[in-house]
Amino acid sequence: MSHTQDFHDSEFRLLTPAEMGRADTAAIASGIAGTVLMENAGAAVAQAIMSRWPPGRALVACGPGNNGGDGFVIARHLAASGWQVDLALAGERQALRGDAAWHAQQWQGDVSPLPETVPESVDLVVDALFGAGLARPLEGVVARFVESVNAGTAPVCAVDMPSGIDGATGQALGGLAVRADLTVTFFRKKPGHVLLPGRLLCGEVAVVDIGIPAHVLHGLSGASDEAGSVDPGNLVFENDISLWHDGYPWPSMEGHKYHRGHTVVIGGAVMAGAARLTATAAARIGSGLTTLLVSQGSLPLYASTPASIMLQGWQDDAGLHSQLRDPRKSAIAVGPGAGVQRWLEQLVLHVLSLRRVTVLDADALSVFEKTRSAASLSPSDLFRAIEGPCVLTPHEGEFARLFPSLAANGDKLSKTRQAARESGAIVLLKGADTVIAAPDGRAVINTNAPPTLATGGAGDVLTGMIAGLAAQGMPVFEAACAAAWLHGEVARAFGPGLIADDLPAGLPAVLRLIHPASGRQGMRR
Ligand SMILES: NC(=O)C1=CN([C@@H]2O[C@H](COP(=O)(O)OP(=O)(O)OC[C@H]3O[C@@H](n4cnc5c(N)ncnc54)[C@H](OP(=O)(O)O)[C@@H]3O)[C@@H](O)[C@H]2O)[C@H](O)CC1
Ligand SMILES: [K+]
Repeated sequence: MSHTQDFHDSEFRLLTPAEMGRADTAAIASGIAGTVLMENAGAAVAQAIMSRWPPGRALVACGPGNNGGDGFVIARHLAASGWQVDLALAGERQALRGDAAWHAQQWQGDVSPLPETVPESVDLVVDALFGAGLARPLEGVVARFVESVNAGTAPVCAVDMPSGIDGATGQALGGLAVRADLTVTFFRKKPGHVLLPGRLLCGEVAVVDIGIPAHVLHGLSGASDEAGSVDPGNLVFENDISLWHDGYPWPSMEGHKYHRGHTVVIGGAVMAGAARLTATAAARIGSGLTTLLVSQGSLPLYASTPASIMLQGWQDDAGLHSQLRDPRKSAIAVGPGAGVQRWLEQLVLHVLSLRRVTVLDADALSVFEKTRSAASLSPSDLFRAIEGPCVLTPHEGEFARLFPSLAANGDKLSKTRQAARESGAIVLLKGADTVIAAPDGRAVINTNAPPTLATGGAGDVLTGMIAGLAAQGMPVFEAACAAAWLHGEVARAFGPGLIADDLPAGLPAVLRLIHPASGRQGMRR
């Protein structure tokens, strides 16, 4: 994504509710009336409903704003197609404003007050209570209605966003939000559709075109300088092959193993399996050479390292430093299985001083925890040493140790972006909704990770995949995005029973599917 200009109108770009509002306004300024946008939105939701459920009795719950306005349009289209429609309004009809008021006038049916419980006979609930304008936790009758919806058996279609979910963060304000089977949103997904718990509460997400022209995206965020190149800041994407496919380091006929980089994985004297997984993953993803560097005394622990991986021991720091000095060793991964001890702090600072691609994971992160013994270094010592291409791959616990002030508050997207700005590194905060953020503000949210990835060693493999790609010259942000996506895709392809050792072995099959020779534009979901 080095040319974010090309990605401004990517279909995988995510818009915050505020940016969506600006897109709305820009569309209206370009001559599309707001009432037409609302008509298009409601008609598209009704269409999505009718393609999934047979006509029956629908309860359309409308809120006091434009989300509710969409509900009036949906009710009219469903009624016109033979559905029995009850429309319930949270608020007063005469309090409706603008486009919502206009579309409420087109509705010929009754308008009832929002009930506290969903009647038994309802076949489908349409949640048009709140969308982009949610400003606080659900309360009162609305809260009780939503609890009844969630406790009921009727399927639910949410309009734009399940009510209660903050579109910018995916958080359920006050812990209560609609659990939908289908969410139909407009123009582009929002972070709330891909971050947890929002993604889980959306059910299936359908993105529909309501007539907003793609060119409005160029004015939405990320200031453009006079040259027209776009500031990459604030651009957020759902991870997809299209974001990094062009720069993927496929082997070329004229290349040889040195062209394909050299990944060094520094192993510890404790859990040899972790570093072995990291090294195997780096080799599998295409690093031309992979070296596993361990202390002389712990060599026997690594006896079962695959033959294609060079295993080397070091006697002392001087020996280790001289092993690292060769500039052809293009990427260095430290942390998996290293053990949280003083030598690791100094080793990490030395590796960073080489300004090679550096991936720091696990113990290489925890060793800088502020609250460790007084003699230990602090996160700011680590961040000061980050001057070259560096990726930090914490899970939530390691993140909290490195960024204690950020971990406590803020949503996953904001805190990961802030951590990238503070550390100067690419930060990949792991989870079912892994967020990858760059210091310049770009961010990607990965959504293909299955729950089977919650298994020991999966993180070690991801570290090796990032280092292995970056060793081949892929820019570290794109390498982290590609590795996160491939990591999830391999796990999805493998299915239940996955252990970390299956991940490197599963890479070839997935790489075959996305290889340019496969003639496919990647694996469209
Ligand atoms: N291009 C598009 O995206 C289109 C979007 N449309 C739809 O418009 C909504 C956004 O509409 P908006 O009116 O801005 O906001 P909502 O309808 O989500 O909320 C309405 C008001 O409700 C109040 N509010 C917020 N939170 C709560 C709460 N927890 N309890 C009670 N009331 C709440 C708030 O007003 P206040 O003054 O009370 O704060 C909101 O303003 C978007 O989601 C789409 O569905 C267009 O219709 C089509 C194009
Ligand atoms: K809604």
